[in-house]
Order: sequence, then structure tokens, then C-alpha cells
Amino acid sequence: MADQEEEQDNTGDQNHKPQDLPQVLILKPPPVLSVIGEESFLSNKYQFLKAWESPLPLHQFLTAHAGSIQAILCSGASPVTDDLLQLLPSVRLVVTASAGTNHIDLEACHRRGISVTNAGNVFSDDGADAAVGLLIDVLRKITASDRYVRQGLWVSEGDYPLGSKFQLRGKRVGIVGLGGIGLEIAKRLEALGCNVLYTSRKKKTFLSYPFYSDVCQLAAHSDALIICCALTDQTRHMIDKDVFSALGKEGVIVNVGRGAIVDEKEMVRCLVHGEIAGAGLDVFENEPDVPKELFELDNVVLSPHRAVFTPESFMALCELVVGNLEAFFSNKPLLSPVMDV
Ligand SMILES: O=CC(=O)O
Repeated sequence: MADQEEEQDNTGDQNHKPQDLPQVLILKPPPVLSVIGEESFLSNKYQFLKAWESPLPLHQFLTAHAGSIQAILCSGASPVTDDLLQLLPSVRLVVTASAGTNHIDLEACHRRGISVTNAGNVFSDDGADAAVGLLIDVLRKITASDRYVRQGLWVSEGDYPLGSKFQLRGKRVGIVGLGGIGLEIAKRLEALGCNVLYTSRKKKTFLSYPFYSDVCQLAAHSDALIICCALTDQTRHMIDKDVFSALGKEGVIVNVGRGAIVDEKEMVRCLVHGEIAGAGLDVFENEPDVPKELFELDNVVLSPHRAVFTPESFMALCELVVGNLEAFFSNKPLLSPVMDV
């Protein structure tokens, strides 16, 4: 079957590359590819097997290369499941071009002795900028005011209603997840005169920000919550009815983590009924579907899961991905390990 497949399939550029290069499977093109371009991103030290370019059905394509694929390069759009790994017994490394790893079955990787790397801290600055930008936009209604001007309402209706604007300085902002992005958010907020508090898996002893082990308690002491933690079984729907009610009518939520960390139906209900004051959202439970009710709300700012995407961060990501592959194939320590087995 492999021979027949090789005749039909030029994925991985088999005609031009020595067959002994390590084979790296890419299931779907990660977003970084369209920005950086394949030439710069895909190092010629590896044979990249681009599943989406193969004329073969995926299962047949994978079966044909099953024994030789040693690494998988993926992103949030291409889940790495136990079933997939079962098909590919030679895989020893999964490199994801994302900070989040919720699309990878980490338990299966661990059980199968597969190492995993992610985007490390390359997205921390851009993710933090986007989170703070969304918060400022919700509080100061920047995009809502922009719509007001563009629609000619400044002329026909007069001044934009002042009552709905909130000052950032002095706000108590609860950060949910003080990892790379969370720490950068905290730095920015401090510089802007906010009071930072946080919850995280563990208290960070090197920081003086007030720590709350309970997210409801954090919400009760915050004017705004910024969600930037990982999506795991523990954090799925962690931001629920109780958290919204603790945050209260004046409270704002910003989410640059993953949509499913928030109980989205409940959030929409709270926004529609004015039980929280506003939301800045880069991520959603069923992307690219966004609850239609949100389109009507001027106190909600929407962004299409692009918080961390800048050409600069993609360049850094490109180096990191190649660095991780090189480290792995030369038995050196991985640069951004999530799991090093
Ligand atoms: O959402 C983006 C990422 O996880 O990198």
C-alpha cells in the first residue's frame, strides 16, 4: 500500500528530499504558515508530511506513513488524540504552534512516552496587549464609540452617552491564571494604575499581588476578571453562574484563554440581563460560531481568536518550533517542554 501511495502522493516533497530525514507530520496548516510562509517555517532538515495536500483519505495517508512519522507539528485546529497516536507508533514528539495544549491528549502522550512542546512564552506580550486592549475597550467603549461616529449618530443624536464609560485607573483586576501571559498582563495593569489580584494553580511566593485560591472569592474582590489560564478538565466552565454573580452588575470579564473556560450560555444570559457590565472576548466555546445575542450588545467587544497573532510573535514561534525539533532530534533538552518524557 505504501508504494501505491507514494506514486500518488507528493506530500512531503519525497522526490527532492532524502528519505532518511526525520518525518514530521502536519495535519492542518497552522496559522503561522500563512503569515511566515512555508519556505521560512519548514526547515529543510526534516521531511514535512502535509496531510492536507495528500490526495489520499487521511486514514490511508497516515497508515502509509505510520511506521516512519517521528514527530507531529500541530496547532489548536488539529487535535492530537489517543486514536491518532495509536495509528502512529513511531511518534515521540508533538510540537504545537500554540500556547494552549487542550487539543492534545496529554495523558495519552505521557502513557506512550511522547514529549510535547508548545509556544512557550513567545505569545506572552501580544496576548497581554490584547487582553488589556479588550479591557480598555470595554470600559471606555472605544469600538462602540467608533461605530457611533461612523454611523453618523454623533451628528444626529448628539454626544455619545457619558454615563456608560468607566475609568481604568484604580480598578481591581483579577487575573485568572498567572502564567506567561498573566504575568505580562499584571505588569501592564500595574503601570496603568490598577490593583492586581489573581488566582492560579499555586500561590506565586515571589509576587506580592493578593492571591485567592477560590475564583469566586477573586471575582467578589474584583471589578474585572481577565481569563488567561489553560483549558483543562479542572478549568472547563470554571467561570460559571456563581462567579458571575460574585463579580456583580458592575463587573467586566475579558477572555483571551479558551472559550470553554467560561460557561458561555450563562455569560450571555448575564450580559443580556445586565447582571454583569460588559465583556471583551477573543475566544468562544464553538469557534467560529459566536452567540448572536452578543452582536446586539454595545458593552461587548468581540475578536476572532487573534489575540496573540502578530508577525513578530510568529517569527519567534518559527524559531522556537525549529529549535524544539532540532533539540529533540539531537537529544538535547527541549526549549519549551510541556511534557519531556
Ligand atoms: O490561542 C492561541 C494559543 O493557544 O496559542
